[in-house]
Amino acid sequence: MGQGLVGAIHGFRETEKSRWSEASRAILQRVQAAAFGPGQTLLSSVHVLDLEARGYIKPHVDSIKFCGATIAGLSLLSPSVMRLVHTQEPGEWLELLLEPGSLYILRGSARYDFSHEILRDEESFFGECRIPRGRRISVICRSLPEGMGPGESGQPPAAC
Ligand SMILES: O=C(O)CCC(=O)C(=O)O
Ligand SMILES: [Fe+2]
Repeated sequence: MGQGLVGAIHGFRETEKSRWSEASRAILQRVQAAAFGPGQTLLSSVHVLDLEARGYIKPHVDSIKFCGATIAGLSLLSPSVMRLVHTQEPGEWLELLLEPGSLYILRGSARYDFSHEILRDEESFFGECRIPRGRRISVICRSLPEGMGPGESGQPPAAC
C-alpha cells in the first residue's frame, strides 16, 4: 500500500492488475476514454480494491508522488457513499452515491483540494437515505504523476 494511505483503508484486500480478459479490456478502455485526456499517461497497472461490508476508507488525498491529475473509479457490487471535503474549508463538502456499475472521476479541484472517503456502514447515508453497505469492489485507474515516464514509476503503490 502506498505511503499516503497507510491506515486509511479498513477491512480490505487489494491487488494491482495489468493483465485483463478481452471483455474487461473493452470496459477499461471505455473508462479510460471517458476519464483521461490524450496527453495523460496511465499507471501501467489498475488498482483493484475489495472492501468488506464493514470496511471503509478514511478521508485522504491520494499522494501526488504516486498519482497524477486524474483518478477514475468503477464501483461494483454494493452501493456506497463517497464524501468529498475541502481540505481548507471543512464546511465545504459533498457526497456522491456510488451505485454498482457507476464511474466517478476525480480531477482538478476534486482531486487536489478535497479529501475523499468511503463511509462505513453505520454512517452510510445519502441525504436522508440509508445506503446499507455490503462487500464493494472498486477498479481504479490513475494517471502517472506529471513528468514521470511509464518506466519511471518505480514500485507503483497498491494505493497511493
Ligand atoms: O475505492 C475507491 O473507489 C477509492 C479508493 C481510494 O480512495 C484509494 O485507493 O486511494
Ligand atoms: Fe484515494
